[in-house]
Amino acid sequence: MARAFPQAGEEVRLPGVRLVRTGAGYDLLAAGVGPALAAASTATALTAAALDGSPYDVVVSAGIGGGFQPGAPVGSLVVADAITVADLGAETADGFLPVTELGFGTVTHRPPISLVRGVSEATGARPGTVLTVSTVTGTAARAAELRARHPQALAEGMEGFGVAEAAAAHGVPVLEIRAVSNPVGPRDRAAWRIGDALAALTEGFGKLAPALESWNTHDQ
Ligand SMILES: O=C(O)c1cccc(C(=O)CC[C@H]2O[C@@H](n3cnc4c(=O)[nH]cnc43)[C@H](O)[C@@H]2O)c1
Repeated sequence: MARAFPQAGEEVRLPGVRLVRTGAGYDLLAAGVGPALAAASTATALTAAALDGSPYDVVVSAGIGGGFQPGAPVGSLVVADAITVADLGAETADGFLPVTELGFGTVTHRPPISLVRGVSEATGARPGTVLTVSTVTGTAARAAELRARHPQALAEGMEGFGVAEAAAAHGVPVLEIRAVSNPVGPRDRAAWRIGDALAALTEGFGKLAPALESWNTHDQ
């Protein structure tokens, strides 16, 4: 992704976070793996910017992910119209209950739909729900369970909901983009195509800036 910003970047030192300020007006943050670290890293960057008097306009969570087949083939891009945490809740004898059905919390954040549409048109990313999981799906049974609970799901990753929670706490719009590196289903490391997915993500990022900038100017 950083390859999509060829201008030299300046490192900004923040506690526990590696942030690079590109010459193009975007900050790049390696947010770490999993929703908790991604939330903590994002919140650190958002808080530092707010205290500095220069809050962010938008947060983009990007990475590789699993794709639900046939909607999101390996190598394709997905942009989230819903960022949903799939495993935050309680297991019961009658099945999984999300925290919202227990009476508290949040399970979904919705990026601005005009931004999702603009990014989809600019990059070719397919719009759909992106699930956040703490455990990578590794069986057909779990994939089927997730699909039954989230029929609109196109992809799963491990960070989007954490990033979205931090962005929501700061009142900043959020976007999630996943490049599909593997199908969601039975674990098969030989089928992972991480290089292809990263290449697709870099190409998508090259087309993202104009979409973000035109949305900022016209659609907010
Ligand atoms: O070897 C495994 O089975 C395995 C277990 C846990 C994590 C991994 C990763 O390499 C994923 C880490 C990273 O990539 C994203 N990602 C990629 N594909 C998926 C997926 O099918 N489900 C969830 N996350 C995925 C994730 O966002 C992490 O950042 C491998």
